[in-house]
Amino acid sequence: MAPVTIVILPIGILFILSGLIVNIIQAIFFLLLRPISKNCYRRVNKLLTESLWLQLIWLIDWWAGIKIELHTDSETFQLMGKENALVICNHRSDIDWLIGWVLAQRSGCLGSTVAIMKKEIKFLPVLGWSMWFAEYIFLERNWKKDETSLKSNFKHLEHMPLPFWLALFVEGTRFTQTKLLQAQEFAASKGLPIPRNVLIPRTKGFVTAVNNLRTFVPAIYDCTYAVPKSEASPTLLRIFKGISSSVKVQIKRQKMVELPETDDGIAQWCKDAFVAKDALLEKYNTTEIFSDQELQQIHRPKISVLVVVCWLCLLGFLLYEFFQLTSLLSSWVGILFTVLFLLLVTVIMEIFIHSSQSERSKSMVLPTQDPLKQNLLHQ
Ligand SMILES: CCCCCCCCCCCCCCCC(=O)SCCNC(=O)CCNC(=O)[C@H](O)C(C)(C)COP(=O)(O)OP(=O)(O)OC[C@H]1O[C@@H](n2cnc3c(N)ncnc32)[C@H](O)[C@@H]1OP(=O)(O)O
Ligand SMILES: CCCCCCCCCCCCCCCC(=O)OC[C@@H](O)COP(=O)(O)O
Repeated sequence: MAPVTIVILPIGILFILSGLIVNIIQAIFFLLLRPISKNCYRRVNKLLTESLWLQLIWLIDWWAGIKIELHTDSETFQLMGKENALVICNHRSDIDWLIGWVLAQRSGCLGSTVAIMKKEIKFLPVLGWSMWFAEYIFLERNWKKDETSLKSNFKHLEHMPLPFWLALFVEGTRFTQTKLLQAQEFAASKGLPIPRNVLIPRTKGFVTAVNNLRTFVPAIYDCTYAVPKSEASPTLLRIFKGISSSVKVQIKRQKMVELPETDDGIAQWCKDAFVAKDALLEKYNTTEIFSDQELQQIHRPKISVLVVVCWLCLLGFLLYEFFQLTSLLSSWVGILFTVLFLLLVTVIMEIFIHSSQSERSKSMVLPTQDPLKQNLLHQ
């Protein structure tokens, strides 16, 4: 495994420079095209967004070679990417959202996913800005502040020109042992089933989503994400190191028309879904059987490799011209600027790695080869 800095720097230069180019073009279309035609803007922005986010798909598929096992019935598999869907999932690992992006890319709707997320993410350079242009919904995670913005954002989704996925991690935070203990105490105090592998869902956002989307979103994709016990949970740092792993996802399609009509009924459906998720994960922990749904073959397309190669050629040419034109490396000041730029890229990549880590992986020491220790780390 190469020392991670040697890997992170070139990947960072590729992602950040290409991302800045994409962000500038997105801003131009946002200012000039969106006021004329929102749907034209969205179609163009989908392509721009995918030209950047396919680099992350390349990172997962080809650089780290993460294997994704998708369990769902063939009808759902056929419908994925062809219909609007509200995607809910347990929030288990640092990169489960990236696995969701891979599934969206396989379904042809990577550039038209929208997610509900904590507001801090929109400030992330390049990645957060591209999510903002893609009309991602950013939350304070406080109902009093979020209710109005959620309802208005849901309204904007009504006339999307292409099928979209709206991702909602209903637990509202990533699973850690500390949060599990809090959720268990809370459940005990309310007489709810005690969770073992998930947290208690925060249902106001989900209820509001169902109420505002059910006329134009026909399905809920109830996703369950799991990592085999024998493997450490994948993290961004491990992915940069090219460490492969495998993850499992089950998708159960729930017809929106079959959901209850009342707020309490919708909230209860969500709680029941998470009780079922907890039982599925508990069964997987004890019997190694993850899902009774069919295993679908989702091959890794080469489009992301093509996109990365195109960006490398374009950036290589632009950087060559830039250094030729400015002869930056022939003066000490120029060399200083170049070093400062490389430092800036390294800092931004550190910010990415840090913001992708939940408490659990921040405290995690780098896993040894010893499977027993890896098992402990996986907790
Ligand atoms: C694999 C496929 C994936 C597909 C993917 C595709 C694309 C993927 C791209 C995504 C790119 C990045 C993904 C980033 C994702 C994030 O950033 S996740 C973090 C941000 N997201 C969220 O928070 C969404 C979930 N939260 C909600 O919807 C919340 O309802 C709101 C809207 C934030 C409001 O939260 P709130 O103010 O806490 O209100 P509420 O919902 O009522 O929650 C409080 C209730 O929770 C309950 N509760 C539950 N547990 C507890 C507890 N431990 N203690 C106390 N109360 C508790 C109580 O009943 C409480 O009610 P009260 O007793 O206070 O009345
Ligand atoms: C060639 C490609 C190079 C790509 C390098 C850039 C990678 C960017 C990764 C940035 C990760 C930031 C997104 C984190 C999403 C996330 O998972 O947020 C956490 C929230 O859910 C819940 O937060 P919390 O309450 O702290 O659990």
